[in-house]
Amino acid sequence: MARGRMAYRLTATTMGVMLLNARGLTMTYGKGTGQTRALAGVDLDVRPGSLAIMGPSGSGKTTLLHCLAGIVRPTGGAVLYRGHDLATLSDRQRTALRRTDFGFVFQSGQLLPELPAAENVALPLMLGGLPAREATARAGGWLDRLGLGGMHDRRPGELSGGQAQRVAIARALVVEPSVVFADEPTGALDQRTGAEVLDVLARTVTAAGAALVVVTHDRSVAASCSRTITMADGRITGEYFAPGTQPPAPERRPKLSFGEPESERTAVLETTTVLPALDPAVRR
Ligand SMILES: Nc1ncnc2c1ncn2[C@@H]1O[C@H](COP(=O)(O)OP(=O)(O)OP(=O)(O)O)[C@@H](O)[C@H]1O
Repeated sequence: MARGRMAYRLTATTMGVMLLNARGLTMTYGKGTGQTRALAGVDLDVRPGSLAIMGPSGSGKTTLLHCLAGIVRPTGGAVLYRGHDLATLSDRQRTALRRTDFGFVFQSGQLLPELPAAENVALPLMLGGLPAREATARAGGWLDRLGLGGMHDRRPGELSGGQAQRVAIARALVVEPSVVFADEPTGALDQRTGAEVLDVLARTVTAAGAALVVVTHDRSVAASCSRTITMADGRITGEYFAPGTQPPAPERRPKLSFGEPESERTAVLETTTVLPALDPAVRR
């Protein structure tokens, strides 16, 4: 049986801690001689808190993010969300999951230019069926929380880059997602503004008990996260936990039921170590 089609199952004891689990993820784009192997066997557990993914261009960061979010289907391995294999969900279920449980923040250009900030933020709620008045009120609450109290009526073109990204963050958070995925969310900002924006994002997500998964080239962005992994050539090459944040104890690590022999697994928990000092790729 193809590895990606196997039934993966989480034990009940790990369900409360784990939001996402990637197991043996591989991703190959194209066919024949034009093939590119973007992921070469990635195992990763995502828990509440903030996780930065760093690595050189082409190392597979965005591909990993897209696989975790169910945007692309890996060619091998599996992604589990709260213990459910995303591959077993229909396209409709996956789309619904992305709308209700996941939030997304991209580099820029995700706001509708003709709508005021509050309506931009309210949009996902209205698409989910909430009446406009209630949706806009909730959106306003998130804008206030993100320090945009006086800017509910401003259109994206009337905001600074950092303010517009805060609106985009409010829009990602308004549905109260369990996981927020961010791909270079500060890439269009100067370093200081970017670090401030990411700090707000990481703190808000963490306070809500949710998880943030952020792809970034910026070490000051990664510094806002409680955990950083580094990638190269489609694999995880290092893992770093910020001071004061604990890596999970071995006994709390997930026991997954795989459909294949133990020897066929690529276990990141064995191949990555908690780095005693900052990984060079993460060091400021
Ligand atoms: N849709 C696609 N079709 C073909 N190849 C792709 C596709 N998307 C990504 N790739 C290739 O897969 C590899 C990993 O790409 P990916 O975008 O995941 O890397 P990345 O680490 O996010 O890079 P960057 O930091 O430059 O954004 C690269 O070699 C890239 O060219």
